[in-house]
Amino acid sequence: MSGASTLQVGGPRPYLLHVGPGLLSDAGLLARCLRGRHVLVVTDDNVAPLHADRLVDALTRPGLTVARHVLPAGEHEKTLARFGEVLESLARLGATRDATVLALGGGVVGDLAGFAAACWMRGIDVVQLPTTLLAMVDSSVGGKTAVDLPAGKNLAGAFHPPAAVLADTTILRTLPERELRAGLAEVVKYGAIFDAGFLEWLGANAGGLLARDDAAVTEAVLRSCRYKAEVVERDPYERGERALLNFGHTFAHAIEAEQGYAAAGDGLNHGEAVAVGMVLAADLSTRLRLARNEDRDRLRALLERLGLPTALPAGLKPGALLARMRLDKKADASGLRFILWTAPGEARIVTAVSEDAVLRTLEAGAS
Ligand SMILES: NC(=O)c1ccc[n+]([C@@H]2O[C@H](COP(=O)([O-])OP(=O)(O)OC[C@H]3O[C@@H](n4cnc5c(N)ncnc54)[C@H](O)[C@@H]3O)[C@@H](O)[C@H]2O)c1
Ligand SMILES: O=C(O)C(=O)C[C@@H](O)[C@H](O)[C@H](O)COP(=O)(O)O
Ligand SMILES: [Zn+2]
Repeated sequence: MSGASTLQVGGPRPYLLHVGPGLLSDAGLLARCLRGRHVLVVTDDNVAPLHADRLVDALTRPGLTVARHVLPAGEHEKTLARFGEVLESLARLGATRDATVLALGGGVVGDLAGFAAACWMRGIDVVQLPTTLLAMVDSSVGGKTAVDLPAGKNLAGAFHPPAAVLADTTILRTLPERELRAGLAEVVKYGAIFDAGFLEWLGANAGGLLARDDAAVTEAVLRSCRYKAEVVERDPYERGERALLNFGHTFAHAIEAEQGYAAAGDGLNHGEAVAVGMVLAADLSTRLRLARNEDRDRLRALLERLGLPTALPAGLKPGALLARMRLDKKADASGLRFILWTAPGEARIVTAVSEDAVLRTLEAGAS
């Protein structure tokens, strides 16, 4: 394999992240990621016709049975029902405990297939093969797996770290423009919470990233994976600092659920909701005198430069969004917990956040 970089995510069960061109055709690397005789490739109906044959060809060898499970694409399909269908496919395959699920897709496929792997026979290997920028920089790393419920995002899930992650950067060539931008929202998140210098780098390289310049995109993926790997290694089960990765997500998840997970085709996707959510979280931070207005405005300007939305979509009711937030996974007996912004590159977890301040932020957020 040429031109690939490898990072390790440490912890109780360390694994490697490989990032580089052509990895999905690397039969040797793929073979090293497998243990038993059964492989289930879980993918979606946009990715399958573009990339699944190449992967299955590279996997083919005597004694290995490879089956495919193709999900309908979209956040609104990240459901318990679709999760159950993946388990049925594992049963039809006769998957034993040493079987491997290969999650070939964006974060929806990765989260759902990872959750199925976590549950089949109480846990089999999943190898994450991310095909979106968002999945490469975020969802394929760290072991959070889940499905959405009508009541809220990712409410049923498990921590199930992958056995390996293979991010084949050439696969991003077929990614729609809107999805590329969505991935950049999570990239901006790392700069916002961990590294002011990375925010500057993103501003300087916005054009190259949007033009899919290989060097710029690969650097963004590697730097993002390093930030995530470091925090996940220290706090794999989100007992503490890992929650910083949720910057913008309390608002984002409420928006996504309230929009019915974009089932009608007109809602924000996850990355877009995170962009709006980060601006709202920064604004809430200024109202609570933690962050400066100029910094919030610069964050908003960077997101807009990357073609991301920064205002609440019309028609969403602040009271309904606030009610959604009470079921956020960070909330506890003291009330709402938010990741608030203190300065570029710095954030903190704040408990018992005033609902009144959140409501005022939401009311101002539509403009
Ligand atoms: N587990 C985690 O830590 C974590 C982190 C961030 C996000 N997430 C989850 O990830 C999900 C969002 O992931 P996403 O943004 O990748 O969305 P997605 O999986 O819905 O993919 C976006 C769209 O791009 C298509 N697509 C994917 N790869 C393609 C390719 N190479 N070429 C052409 N089309 C392609 C998909 O079919 C889909 O239509 C959300 O459910 C979010 O909650 C999880
Ligand atoms: O890995 C994490 O931890 C994150 O919070 C990453 C987020 O970008 C991601 O959207 C995650 O799925 C949110 O997790 P949740 O626990 O709030 O459902
Ligand atoms: Zn996210």
